[in-house]
Order: sequence, then structure tokens, then C-alpha cells
Amino acid sequence: MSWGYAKNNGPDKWADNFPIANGPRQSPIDIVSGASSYDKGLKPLSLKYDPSTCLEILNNGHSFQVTFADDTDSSTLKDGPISGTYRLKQFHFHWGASDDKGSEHTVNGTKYPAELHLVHWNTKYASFGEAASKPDGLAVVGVFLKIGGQNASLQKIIDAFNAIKAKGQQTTFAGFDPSTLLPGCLDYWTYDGSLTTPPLLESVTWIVCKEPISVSADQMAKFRSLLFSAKGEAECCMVDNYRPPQPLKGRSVRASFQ
Ligand SMILES: NS(=O)(=O)c1ccc(Cc2ccc([N+](=O)[O-])cc2)cc1
Ligand SMILES: [Zn+2]
Repeated sequence: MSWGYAKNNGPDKWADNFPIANGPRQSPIDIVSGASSYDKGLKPLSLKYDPSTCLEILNNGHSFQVTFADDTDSSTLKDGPISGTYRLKQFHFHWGASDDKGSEHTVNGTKYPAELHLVHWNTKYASFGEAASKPDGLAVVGVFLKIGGQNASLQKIIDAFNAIKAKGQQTTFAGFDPSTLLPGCLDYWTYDGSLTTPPLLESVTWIVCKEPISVSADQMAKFRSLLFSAKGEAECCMVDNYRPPQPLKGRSVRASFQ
């Protein structure tokens, strides 16, 4: 049986097939703001996204993701805590069955209803797959979602959900600008971590934005209408697809702001 988020294949079972689950730099973590240290050497994030690199949206059975053409430096992340150029590969979300949980990172123990991950890979390596196995191979920008007003940018994504309700379904998704999903303020925390799903590779520089973006309660309900299950299988709602916080194991968390 492959990994998932159920009792029998969820986060507490992942170490059985992926022993790195108990490694020294696992993600997510609880961000204790008072314990993070302001680093004046941290640069502002430089995010440059080209909507024409947006390709498709798919339900992979764990989340839904929007994938980008990453054969040129059209959509990139630079500066911040990283050196060099990282290309946007995809973005996806994690969310809960109710508004009191769903994010992977937490802030002073607080869970948000959802969390966006924008996944980038270091162009010093030849491909995403190669980069994913290197300690400085990936950089993921995390953005919290909090319940508030309707989010017009998210609505464009939600409008495609009918075509990707079940695992394995995908559809063309062109011209979407991911920068419309970013908060106004790009203050961030950063630390060395891992993928938060198997294979849990310890190759991610995490960049977690302090300011959340809004999502309405109705929009969150639409996230929860997606399915973990494939067409023809017993329907299983795609909810609680988040890993809980992992031990810090001596890592420091730096803040780009005072
Ligand atoms: N949630 S997250 O840490 O941002 C995350 C981002 C991307 C991925 C997808 C993935 C990344 C790498 C591999 N790999 O190298 O075998 C397989 C799947 C998995 C998890
Ligand atoms: Zn993720």
C-alpha cells in the first residue's frame, strides 16, 4: 500500500518505508517566533513569475498541483536566503477537514486552515529530480491561508476543480500568475528542512511568509470536495493532507524582519 494520510498509511507510518522521516532536518516545524533570530544579512525575496509558463492542474491523490514549464528561467526565485537561481516547478496546497487545522507549519502552535507551497529547484543542477536529492536543491515558499474574504486569484483555481475531482485527473491550466497568490508583505522565516511528504528528502530551504492570504469559508469547502480516491473507487474526501510539525533537532530559524 502506498503512503497517504489515513490511519494505516499516514504520517506516523511513513518511517516504515522512508526511515529519513526520523532524520535531522525534517519538515514541517512549529515556528516559535520568539526563538527565531532576525538576520539583517537576509535579502528580500525576488520572485519573478511568467504566467505563460503555467501548464496544467492535476489531482495526484495527495493534493492538487499546478505545474509549470521549467525549461527556461522564466519563473524564478532568487535572493532571500538562497544563492543562485531556483526555477518554479509547481505549487500545491495542504488543508484540513475543518478550519481549525490544515497547515503544515504552525506559528507558536497555531494551525492555519491551509498552506500553499511554491516549489522551486536550484538550476546549478540539471533537473528537478537531481536537485531534490541535494541539500541545497530545493526552495519552497510557504504561504498560510486564513479564513476571510473571497480570494479572486484562488477562485480561478477552484473553477478548475470539476475537471480534477478524482485522483489521476488533470486538465490544461494556462496563463495563471502565481504572484497573485502572494501576500502583500514578503517578510519570512527560513530554515533548512525537507519535503513534507514521502520521499521526505532533506533538500529544502524553507521560506515561510509571516503574512497569510485570505480564503473564504465557501472556497475552503470547495477544496474539501476534491477526492483522494480515483474515479470508480469508493469516494474519499481530500482533507487533512498535512504532516504535523517535526522535531527541530537543534536547527535555528532565522527571520528576515525585526
Ligand atoms: N510539501 S512539499 O515539501 O512542498 C513537496 C514538494 C514536492 C514534492 C514532490 C516530489 C519531490 C521530489 C520527489 N523525488 O525526488 O522523488 C518526489 C516528489 C513533495 C513534497
Ligand atoms: Zn507541500
